Amino acid sequence: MDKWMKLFLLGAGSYGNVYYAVKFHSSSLSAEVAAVKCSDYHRTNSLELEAKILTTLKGCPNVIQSFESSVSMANGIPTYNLFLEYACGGSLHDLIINSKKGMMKMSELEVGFYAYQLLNGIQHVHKKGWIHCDIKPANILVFDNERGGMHKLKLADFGLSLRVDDGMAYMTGRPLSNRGTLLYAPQESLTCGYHSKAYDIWSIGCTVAEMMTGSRVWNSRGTKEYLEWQIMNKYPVIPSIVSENAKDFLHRNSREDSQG
Ligand SMILES: Nc1ncnc2c1ncn2[C@@H]1O[C@H](COP(=O)(O)OP(=O)(O)OP(=O)(O)O)[C@@H](O)[C@H]1O
Repeated sequence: MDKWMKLFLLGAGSYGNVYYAVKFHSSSLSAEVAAVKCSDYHRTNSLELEAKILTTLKGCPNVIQSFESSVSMANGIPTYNLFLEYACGGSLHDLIINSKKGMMKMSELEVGFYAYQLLNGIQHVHKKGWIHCDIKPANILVFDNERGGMHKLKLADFGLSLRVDDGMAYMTGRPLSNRGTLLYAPQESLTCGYHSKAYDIWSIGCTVAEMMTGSRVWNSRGTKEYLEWQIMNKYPVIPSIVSENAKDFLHRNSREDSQG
């Protein structure tokens, strides 16, 4: 019986699907749960890279942990499986939407606790020589209530991450060649394809502002070209409703020399 069983679909990514899985232990009558990222064998590149990166990131409480990978057969097609700890609270994107629905904006205390966890996670990632390149609420997973109704957050989805040595950056030299999601990408990644640790700090700033206000920092209702123009030519508006400390945090995150 000690075998993983995929029970239901949690979602889909560009590489394949994510399932909720359980493994029953016949000897102890206990069960383990996991989220399994699966991909057809001919599309495994990004998942195998993610597995490799997660192996180097073990041990940080604010980075998703992987515990094994395997190849199984599904309808005669080999499938690559990456087993991750299961986030029972969904993503930070869900948490922001639910706070908005309940008309209960997150308190600054709560946002501060989450911001601390994101910075702790990214500091670990940067120390290990990686830039995440796609931090956004949908790529931050939510775990059980920690204290006072607040959650534990973990950085996830390292499929676009880049390896960079200390003080170095990855540069395409081409405009509009940023790696991650446009809404969370800094100006320099659009103007000349420059990706450094500051990329992730900017994305965390956008994420923290979104937690505070319930809205994204950019107006995303126009065309993609309009969004690109905004990012390259404007600074996000720092919300006036937040405390001076919070404003200071957001200003520091948007400085071009900010590092993890
Ligand atoms: N460890 C996990 N625990 C619970 N749910 C997860 C876990 N990992 C991913 N999911 C959920 O599975 C879905 C797909 O996640 P994933 O991050 O792989 O893809 P994506 O970010 O939507 O796409 P892409 O990776 O192509 O950008 C999302 O809804 C995500 O919240």
